Amino acid sequence: MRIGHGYDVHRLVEGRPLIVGGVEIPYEKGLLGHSDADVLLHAIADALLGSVGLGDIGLHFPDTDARFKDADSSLLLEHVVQLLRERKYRVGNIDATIVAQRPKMRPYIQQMRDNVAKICGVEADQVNIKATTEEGLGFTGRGEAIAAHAVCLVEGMN
Ligand SMILES: Nc1ccn([C@@H]2O[C@H](COP(=O)(O)O)[C@@H](O)[C@H]2O)c(=O)n1
Ligand SMILES: C[C@@]1(CO)OP(=O)(O)OP(=O)(O)OC[C@H]1O
Repeated sequence: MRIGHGYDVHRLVEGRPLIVGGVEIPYEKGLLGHSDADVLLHAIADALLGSVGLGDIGLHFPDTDARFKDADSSLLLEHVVQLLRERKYRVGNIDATIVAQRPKMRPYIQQMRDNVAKICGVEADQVNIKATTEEGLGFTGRGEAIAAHAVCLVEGMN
């Protein structure tokens, strides 16, 4: 069994869709990035890569590579899960926190869990997703960005 940790931040800007955990959330701003900037899936991908000592998503999907321009982060996470499988590891559980002053994530959390579970090939109860504000403090509190933290356990398949 191994443990991994991931953290990501993307800036909120006008004129971009807001996609978090594979769910498009109606909001006046969206996350800026080379890909679809799905901050939650990026943090989860980094946690999984970290758990097996495979670096981070920037290493596997460089933001200088046109193939990843506006990429669907679900596909990036799918690729990461495949890398784990090739090394004979499967996801045990994932716990993640979205840090956002606004919008309210709660209505979309179950859909995010279902999406992540499906991509990782596990049950929804192996994926927990939470949201918190930072009480108006800092860059998330000012609504300038959304951050996400994730931890995971992966299990060896013998
Ligand atoms: N963007 C967010 C932030 C929070 N929530 C939910 O509200 C609860 C209270 O948040 P606090 O930051 O005041 O602790 C939190 O536990 C979440 O359930 C949310 O849905 N979306
Ligand atoms: C996913 C990638 C690749 O499109 O781009 P971004 O969407 O900018 O995301 P980030 O979390 O900054 O780092 C990984 C990148 O290489």
